[in-house]
Amino acid sequence: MRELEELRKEIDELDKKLLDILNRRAQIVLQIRDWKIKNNYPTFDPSREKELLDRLVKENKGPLDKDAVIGIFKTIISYLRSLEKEIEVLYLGPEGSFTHQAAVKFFGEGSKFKPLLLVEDIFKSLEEGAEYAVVPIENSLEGTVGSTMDLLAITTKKVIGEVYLDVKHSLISFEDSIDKIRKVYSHPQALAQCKKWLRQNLPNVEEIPTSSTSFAAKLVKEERGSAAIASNFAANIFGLNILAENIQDFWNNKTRFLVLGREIPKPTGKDKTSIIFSVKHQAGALYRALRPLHDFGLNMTLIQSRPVPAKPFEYRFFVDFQGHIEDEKVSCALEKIKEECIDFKVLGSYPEANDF
Ligand SMILES: O=C(O)C(=O)C[C@]1(C(=O)O)C=C[C@@H](O)C=C1
Repeated sequence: MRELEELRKEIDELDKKLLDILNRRAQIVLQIRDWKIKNNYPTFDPSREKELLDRLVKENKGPLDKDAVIGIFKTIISYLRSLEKEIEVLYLGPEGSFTHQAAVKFFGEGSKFKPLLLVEDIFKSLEEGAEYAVVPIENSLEGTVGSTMDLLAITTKKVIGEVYLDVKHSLISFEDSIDKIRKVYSHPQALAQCKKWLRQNLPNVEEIPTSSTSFAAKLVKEERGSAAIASNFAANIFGLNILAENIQDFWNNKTRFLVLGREIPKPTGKDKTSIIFSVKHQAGALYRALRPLHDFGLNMTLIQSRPVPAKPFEYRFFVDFQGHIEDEKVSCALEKIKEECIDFKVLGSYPEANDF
């Protein structure tokens, strides 16, 4: 076996080469910046980033795994992207929330993030000029997020991406041992999702509901003898200890988030399209509106009705399906769908996330 000193020397040499390569990559990114300014092209190109990451995952020979390759390159791309222009991403806060985690997963650590406490405020800021935002849209246990859908119906911005996140809960605290915990703070949904674990491991603690899991994390930083149910991501942000991991009763708990921006990304060959429409109150109207998806062989991944405000018991429909508006099959299907609708809007076409 080789000695530590010798191995570290080799790492030092490789790091030097890596740094040199990264700076060469940065030089090219700066040239791309100049090209983009001249050609009025957006800095952030989610289709290109997806294509690049997918290719690297395919070419990877290990021992790094897929998540490591994606994580490392997302971070590199996001820091270099900020040399072109620093983009600001709004997310549903507070800091340390699952939406914050989803935003970092999509844009990479080198981006700038800003929390807002209401989905309404996020959409308002987008209309006032903010460029990007991440909002929750559906959870595998709780269903769709109505407030997000209602605001999507009226926004002028586009859906440019999607992110899936495993909702994994941890018990996190300033304390270093579970024996010292007398109070547990968290969002009522998280407390409910960890009921079995709490009953078995902390049967006599007081459970205190909070407005979010990340707010709970913030609170327990200041209070001895307390813990929060929140993510490891929140524990990192607030510098707390992780006393127990994966304490949720259900394993398959995932949340899907949408990324909003100004321009619909180019097709990647594996995309999704989101539309919203309403139909006449007539027998078969919804069937006729959806039939073109079947006729053109397009796979629907979500359908959800939402009440139309000010029109009691009238509904509009949110539909996601696989394909991009620039695909011929999709544009033909959309023309047919439109013919059957009172209102119709394309919310966006975007690279499909392939990690859920
Ligand atoms: O190819 C581009 O358009 C770039 O700006 C470069 C780059 C990258 O670092 O690879 C950075 C930002 C874009 O979102 C996509 C890719």
